[in-house]
Amino acid sequence: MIEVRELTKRYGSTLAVSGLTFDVRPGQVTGFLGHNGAGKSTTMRMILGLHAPTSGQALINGVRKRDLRDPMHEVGAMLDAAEVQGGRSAFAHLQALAYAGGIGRRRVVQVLEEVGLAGAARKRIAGFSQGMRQRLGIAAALLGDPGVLILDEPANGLDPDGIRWLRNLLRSLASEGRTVLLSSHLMTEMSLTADRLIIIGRGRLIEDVPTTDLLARFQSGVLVRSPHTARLSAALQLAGATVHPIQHTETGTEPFPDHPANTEPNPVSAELTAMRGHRVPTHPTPTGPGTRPSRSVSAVQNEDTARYPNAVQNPGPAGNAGAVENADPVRDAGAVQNPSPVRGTSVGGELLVTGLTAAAVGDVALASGCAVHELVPRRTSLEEAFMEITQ
Ligand SMILES: Nc1ncnc2c1ncn2[C@@H]1O[C@H](COP(=O)(O)OP(=O)(O)OP(=O)(O)O)[C@@H](O)[C@H]1O
Repeated sequence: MIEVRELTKRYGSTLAVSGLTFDVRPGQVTGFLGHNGAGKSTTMRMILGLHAPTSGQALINGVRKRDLRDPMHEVGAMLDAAEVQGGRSAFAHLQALAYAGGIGRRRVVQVLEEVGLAGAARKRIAGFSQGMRQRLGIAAALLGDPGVLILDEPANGLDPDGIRWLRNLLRSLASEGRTVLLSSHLMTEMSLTADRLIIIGRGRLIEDVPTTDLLARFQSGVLVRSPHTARLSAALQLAGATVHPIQHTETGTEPFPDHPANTEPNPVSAELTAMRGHRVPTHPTPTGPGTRPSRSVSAVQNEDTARYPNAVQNPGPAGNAGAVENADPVRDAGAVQNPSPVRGTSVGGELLVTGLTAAAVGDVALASGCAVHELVPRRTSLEEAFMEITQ
């Protein structure tokens, strides 16, 4: 267990850490996130007794690091994997650390195997890749079989296999009841590895939250691909959703709010006008800072009236509510009215829909007779959530 209480560190005029309070609990992997210079390393150094706090305190298992009775068995750390003597072999390096901590040679062999360096044990560290140095740093942290692990950017320089290995190692160490604190800039990896996140900005605590809760808070809607985006977009808005057509860019996809599908009069507006009397079952998604609130159907109706004045003033046969209530959505489907130019080929566009669940989007598509080629709940990445929180 790590307890950080009102921890503050000043370097001259720089306030690196300011009144930071959080716990790092056993049995979990806790991710420590923050932009460059946010104060993560300074905090870790203070927890490890390497830098003295200006005020406040950091405790490991209830005491300051320097007061631990058997520090190597209680806490293991890796702060900078480059801080090793290149002239030594991996084995000699770990052996020297083990000797200082009263740890036997057998454990050195064990940790070398655990981190995948057994084959390179006798090689000089100077010839190690960055990934191998990281593994060596992790081996050193594990040497005393400690109950608390503190790792600063342990995934740096690891290849994808190495990153997966590290994730499994950290998760298994936590499942044994150990306390694991790690910092990383690899957000996807952090979201897969960490049970809990502590996010800081300019030395202050921004979030201390379970990873799943944070991601759920920023859940960002449903991606739907359809050959009838204009009609589907309007139907979804009538059902209370907020809809952004997606444009594909060289770097990926992004919402494109000014796309004509959202601004041009809809050719099937009369049909949509009629749908106002045809309630579509909806399952609103939870709202939060990462989601737009659902608009009420009546609000959308008013907006739609403004957007499609002709449809309201001169309703066609389909504009009669009774006619639509009796309408067969499949018979009247746009797929039939506007068949795709190539059968079996996916045409049309994509919409990012917020304010409705994927099930509700599917129901709306069915009721409005719009074919759907793909329907995917879109989860906000940790990176997106992090950027929004720390802006
Ligand atoms: N020894 C030091 N002397 C003076 N200023 C320092 C010292 N160590 C850190 N700082 C400053 O304290 C602030 C926090 O730095 P720190 O290294 O803790 O951030 P970080 O979150 O670990 O950043 P990064 O992700 O880049 O490693 C920065 O403004 C940094 O320049």
